Amino acid sequence: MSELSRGKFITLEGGEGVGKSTNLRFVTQWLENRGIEFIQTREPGGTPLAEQLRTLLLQKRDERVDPTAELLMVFAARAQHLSQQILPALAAGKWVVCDRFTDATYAYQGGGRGLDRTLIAQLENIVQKDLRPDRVLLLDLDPVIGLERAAATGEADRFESEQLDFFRKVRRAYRARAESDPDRYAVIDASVALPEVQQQLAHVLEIIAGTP
Ligand SMILES: Nc1ncnc2c1ncn2[C@@H]1O[C@H](COP(=O)(O)OP(=O)(O)OP(=O)(O)O)[C@@H](O)[C@H]1O
Ligand SMILES: Cc1cn([C@H]2C[C@H](O)[C@@H](COP(=O)(O)O)O2)c(=O)[nH]c1=O
Repeated sequence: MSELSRGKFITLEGGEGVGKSTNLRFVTQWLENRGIEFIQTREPGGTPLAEQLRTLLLQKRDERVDPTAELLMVFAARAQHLSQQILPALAAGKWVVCDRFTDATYAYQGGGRGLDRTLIAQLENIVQKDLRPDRVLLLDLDPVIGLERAAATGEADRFESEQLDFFRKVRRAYRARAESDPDRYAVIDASVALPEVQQQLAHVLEIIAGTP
C-alpha cells in the first residue's frame, strides 16, 4: 500500500470510563465537518466474527480465563478486523477511527495481566506486519474517577470487574508507551470538563489533518 495515498489510522485509547465513546462522537463529527471520508470501528470487534470474539472476551464467566488465551483471542479478532475492515478502508484513502487497538493489548494484557511485552510485540509483528496507528489519542484519567464514571453507565463486564490495582497498572502501561514515542501519542487530560477535553482533541486533529 502506498504510504502517500493511504488514509490516516487514528486510535482512541484509555482505561475504563475515560470518555472514549463520548469523544469518538466528537472526533467523527469533526471529520464530517471537514468532509474527510472515514470509517469508525472498534476493538475487539469491527466484523461479525470479531464481534463474536468480543462477546466471549467481555462475558463474565466462572472459569478462569488464561491470560495467554485472552491475548490470542484479542489478536485473532484483530487479524480478522484488519483484513476485512481496516486495511481495505486505508487502501481506499479513508481515515480509520478505531476505539482501541494494540495499545490496549500492551496496557491490559501486558500491564494489567503481566504478560511479557516481547510476546505481544511478536504477535503484533505477525498480525500487523508494519502497520501501526498514525496517531494514538490517549485519554488519561485516574482510574478511581474512570471507574466511578463507568459504574454509572451500566453493569460491569469481565474487564470492568477487575480490581483498582489492575487499572492502575493499565494506566501506567499506557503512559509508559506514550512517553516512549511522544510524536505518535497525544496524551489528553480526560479529568477536565468535556468542552476542555474536546478542545485538546480538536487541536491534535488539526495537527494530524495538516500532516501529509
Ligand atoms: N470530561 C468528562 N467529565 C465528566 N464526565 C464525563 C466526561 N467525559 C465523559 N463523561 C461521562 O462519563 C461516562 C463514561 O463516558 P463514556 O461512556 O464516553 O466512557 P468510555 O471510556 O467510552 O467508557 P465505556 O467504554 O465503558 O463506554 C458518561 O456518563 C459520560 O457522560
Ligand atoms: C482491544 C483490547 C481491548 N481490551 C479490553 C479493554 C476493555 O475493557 C474491553 C473493551 O471494551 P470498551 O468498550 O472498549 O471499554 O476490552 C483488552 O483487554 N485488550 C485489547 O487488546
